[in-house]
Amino acid sequence: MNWPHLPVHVTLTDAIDIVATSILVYYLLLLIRGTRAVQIMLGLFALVVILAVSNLLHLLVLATVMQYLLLGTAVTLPIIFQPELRRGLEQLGRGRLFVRDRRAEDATVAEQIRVIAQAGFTLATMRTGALIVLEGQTGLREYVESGTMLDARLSLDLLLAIFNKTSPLHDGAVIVRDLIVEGAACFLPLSDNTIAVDRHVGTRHRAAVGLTEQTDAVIVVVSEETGLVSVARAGRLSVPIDDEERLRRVLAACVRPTRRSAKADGSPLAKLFARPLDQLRTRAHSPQEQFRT
Ligand SMILES: Nc1ncnc2c1ncn2[C@@H]1O[C@H](COP(=O)(O)OP(=O)(O)OP(=O)(O)O)[C@@H](O)[C@H]1O
Repeated sequence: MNWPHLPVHVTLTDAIDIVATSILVYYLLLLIRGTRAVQIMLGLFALVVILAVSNLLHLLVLATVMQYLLLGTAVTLPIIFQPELRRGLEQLGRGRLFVRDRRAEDATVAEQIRVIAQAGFTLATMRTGALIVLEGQTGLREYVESGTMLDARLSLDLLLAIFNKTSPLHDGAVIVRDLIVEGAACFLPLSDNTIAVDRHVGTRHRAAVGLTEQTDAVIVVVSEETGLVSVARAGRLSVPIDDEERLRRVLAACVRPTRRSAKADGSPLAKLFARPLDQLRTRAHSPQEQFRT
């Protein structure tokens, strides 16, 4: 068979070039997987497709507008992706972009979950409201900056001190990443969800739902009014969680979902997050049932 148009001189350098570029693209995709960057990339891709089509059909005005739009977007990209870029460069600097120490990561996640679950139920017993955000892949820098930046080692005592009603930092959310409390008294975006804005559900819970609608963060919410502990993720609020051990398991499943629990329907996690706000409201009105599932 004759292949007249195929390049015949593929050198070793070309092969290395292709493999290296593929690996780089793969790790860049891993870095943005599950973050808002994916939606932004899809939006950009749509703009490029429109530009290509308008060029193809010689739609001069549309093509010119799209070119300027893409140019403007390209200039703003470093600003939009500032948290992701920062994290990527940090990981590269620590040599962790390509080699990840899974065991150390798992230990950090487990310890973080243990402390947060313990704090959640201690605060619930004291009827002290709290919002504790576990940062995921999406950078939360803008939210940390809305409060007081701490950069302090996570501990039970620190969380109890922050949410103590006499503390100047108790109003707002605490944001935690890798066993570090990045900030306290942080302001989170309120949800526009029509169920969440129901007048029976207050702003603390709406703020938890709001942030998880926009990011992959997982949030523990302790209600001051009812002493109930719930978890918010992916724009949904769980039913109240009974005990510390269960909260630990729920958080572990939310932070590191297995393929089975990540499935939308049928998994225990999906059931926990089904029709959550109704149940929360019902429980808020029947205190004797608070700690029953
Ligand atoms: N956007 C927000 N970001 C962070 N924290 C918030 C936000 N809005 C409210 N809060 C916190 O929630 C508290 C008010 O809670 P509110 O009573 O309105 O809500 P709730 O969901 O009914 O909570 P609770 O059951 O604890 O009473 C505020 O004092 C503040 O600490």
